[in-house]
Amino acid sequence: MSAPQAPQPTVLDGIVAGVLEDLAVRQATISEADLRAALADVDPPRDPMPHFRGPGSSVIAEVKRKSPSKGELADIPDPALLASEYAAGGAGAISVLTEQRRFGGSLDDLRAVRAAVDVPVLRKDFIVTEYQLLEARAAGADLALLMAVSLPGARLAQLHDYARELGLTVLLEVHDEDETARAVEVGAELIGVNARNLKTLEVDLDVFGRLAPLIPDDRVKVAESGIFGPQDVERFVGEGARVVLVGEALVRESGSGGPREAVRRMTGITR
Ligand SMILES: O=P(O)(O)OC[C@@H](O)[C@@H](O)c1c[nH]c2ccccc12
Repeated sequence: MSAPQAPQPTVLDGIVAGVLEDLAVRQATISEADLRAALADVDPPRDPMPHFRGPGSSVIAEVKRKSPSKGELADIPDPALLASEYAAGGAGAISVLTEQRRFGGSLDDLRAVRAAVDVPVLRKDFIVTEYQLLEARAAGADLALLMAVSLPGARLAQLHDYARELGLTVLLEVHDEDETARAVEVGAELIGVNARNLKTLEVDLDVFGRLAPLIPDDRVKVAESGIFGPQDVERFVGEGARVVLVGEALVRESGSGGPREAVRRMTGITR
């Protein structure tokens, strides 16, 4: 008889393992008390919800250099400049990937972007500890991503509540029915459905339409990943999205008008 097989580690497991190693290094250098002290000097959080609840669709435009699924996407020597173009195009918020190993980002990118724009800024990372939320706010983040898949049981509510105490708006990301129910249950105001399965990296644009009806209409529904043009935005808005989160299509944009016009084309679409 063969022994039961241990489950294969997923792509996500690999990413989180690297994130935890890097986190341990930072924690050995900067104490939680230091971060708490830094909160006193940081700009107060900006609230993205009025814009997201306003008329027409909003875009969260992402600063993303590379990804495990696509490899190198764009150089982005000046993230603040790119974010300024996004904001000028009408982005409701800017997402900054701060994960270093697989996405090529950093908290320095986030600080630079936050100083350059007037719109709220999201820390997009693999957040599994309170320390990372403190770090996010101390660096100026207004929103933080939490992923239901990475936060089993009571951890989801614990981190969600802690983020709110810090004044952060949580973008709570889900990928299936069970995660959606958990997100609704913890009271998340902003729920993102990721079309990309982070365990396999496969994109399925039908996931939003399947999960959106399970999210009450008093929450703001966000469609994430695999959005390349206004026709994709139209589709998701038709299925109940108020906000779309776009990375690759915008960082690759080099046509006339660049990222600014690309954001503009995707903004304000109504049902
Ligand atoms: O580049 P895209 O396909 O437009 O996707 C953006 C965003 O949805 C994606 O970067 C993302 C969504 N959830 C995440 C969680 C971790 C890292 C990255 C992500």
